[in-house]
Amino acid sequence: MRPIILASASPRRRELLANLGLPFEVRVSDVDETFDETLPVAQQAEQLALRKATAVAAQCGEGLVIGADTIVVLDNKPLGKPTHRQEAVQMLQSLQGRSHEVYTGLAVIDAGTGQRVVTHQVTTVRFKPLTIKQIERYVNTGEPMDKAGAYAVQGKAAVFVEGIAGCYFNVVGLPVAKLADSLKLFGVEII
Ligand SMILES: Cc1cn([C@H]2C[C@H](O)[C@@H](COP(=O)(O)OP(=O)(O)OP(=O)(O)O)O2)c(=O)[nH]c1=O
Repeated sequence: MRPIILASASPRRRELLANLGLPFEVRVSDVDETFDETLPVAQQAEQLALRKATAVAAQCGEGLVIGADTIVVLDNKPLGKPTHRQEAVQMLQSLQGRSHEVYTGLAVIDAGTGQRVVTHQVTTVRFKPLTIKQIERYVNTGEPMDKAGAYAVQGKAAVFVEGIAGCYFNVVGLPVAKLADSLKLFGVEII
């Protein structure tokens, strides 16, 4: 069987993939994460996922390489990872009391043949109204800083979530059911 390689530094993605019980290794490459903002967000997420998977596949002789990229979108505008505390506060202020979308692009490449599958998934997340005090206390936990949209649904921000439409795991960073469908196209069955 071809080795499975996760092209991601994200501990969340590693944990979600490990839950599936398949053996895999992690390889990270330093790709440029800037994207063409004129493209629809779904395409931006797919392109970045593909860039991450392609960079790692280029270093491997064989194996199925998985890349992913998560973008939080409010009013059609992408919110990246906050670069400082105040930006995290602003992002959470803009997200509270309403719904936003989380896009995760997913790419699987067979490093041996170059065959690839690129797709994405969208989940809608609705936040409760939050006070500035709650937002500041949350930002003080440090949790928002390496997360798209300045929150972690799998962490303390779980208490902000009024509802979710779509795949929860997609919000955390890996659309697991979609990944299983993609791996199946390469002959890998999880269940
Ligand atoms: C919205 C949201 C994002 N995130 C995380 C998932 C991703 O790790 C991160 C989005 O950044 P990404 O650029 O998608 O991923 P990454 O830089 O962490 O890892 P890599 O590029 O090496 O694969 O935000 C959560 O953990 N929980 C959430 O609820």
